[in-house]
Amino acid sequence: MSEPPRPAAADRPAFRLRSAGVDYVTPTGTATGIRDVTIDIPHAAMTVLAGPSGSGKSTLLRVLGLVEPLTAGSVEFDGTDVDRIDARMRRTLLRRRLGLVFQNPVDNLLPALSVGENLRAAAESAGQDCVPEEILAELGLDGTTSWRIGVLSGGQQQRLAFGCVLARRTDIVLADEPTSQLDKASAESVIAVVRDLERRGLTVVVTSHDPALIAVGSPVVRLHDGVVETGAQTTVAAVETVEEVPSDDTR
Ligand SMILES: Nc1ncnc2c1ncn2[C@@H]1O[C@H](COP(=O)(O)OP(=O)(O)OP(=O)(O)O)[C@@H](O)[C@H]1O
Repeated sequence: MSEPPRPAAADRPAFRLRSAGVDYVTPTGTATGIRDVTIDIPHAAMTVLAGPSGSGKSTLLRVLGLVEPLTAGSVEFDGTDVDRIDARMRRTLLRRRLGLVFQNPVDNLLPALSVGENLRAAAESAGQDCVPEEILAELGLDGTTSWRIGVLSGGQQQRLAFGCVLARRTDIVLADEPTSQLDKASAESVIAVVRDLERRGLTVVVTSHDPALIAVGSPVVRLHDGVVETGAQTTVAAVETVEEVPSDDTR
């Protein structure tokens, strides 16, 4: 399988957030999603966004997925201020650069299609082609090409969801609590697949409160009440100073 596209400059972060905030307006007032988040998220690494329920992990992941606008601060994607990315470019980036994996395995797949057809459909959606058997072998799902989605276990479905990202050949993978619905053994098999994506040089960002997944993340960004905790966490990419960097075009 050929490698996914590489970012133009691996020496700059995939995402650069400065004093980033998201507030939600609710009938009972304003709720904070994230607040004053200043971090760099590196390319070719597995960043884990960790924290208790309601700490802002999913909000932050949606910001990185270009689907949640900031209400304060700024976010750059590959050196370009996301505010300057128009709707057309956003769609292109979502199709070609960003692969999303949701918490619930079935939300990631088309149940009416077979395993192989899911991979082909994913590839086509990004203008790619793929050999399903090659991807399935890499996922430990050999021999399942013609299987229906419903006969796969939750862990197999979630591995296939990451396989769809491989089929699309995006270079960035954003996954929201990918092991939270799985038993321990299935979660381990999914973690192995996620680590393999990182070894291939993909940029992986996952939210999780699964200690097994957090243990293999670097950096780990710990959130609490929407704020990045500084100090105790492993190799947190929180940044102390904000330097001005000229933006250029995102591919
Ligand atoms: N669409 C929304 N409207 C209003 N408030 C929201 C919305 N989405 C998130 N929030 C609030 O923002 C805060 C952060 O939520 P978020 O879902 O990002 O946290 P989380 O760490 O991902 O939680 P969980 O692990 O339970 O998914 C919470 O207080 C939540 O209630």
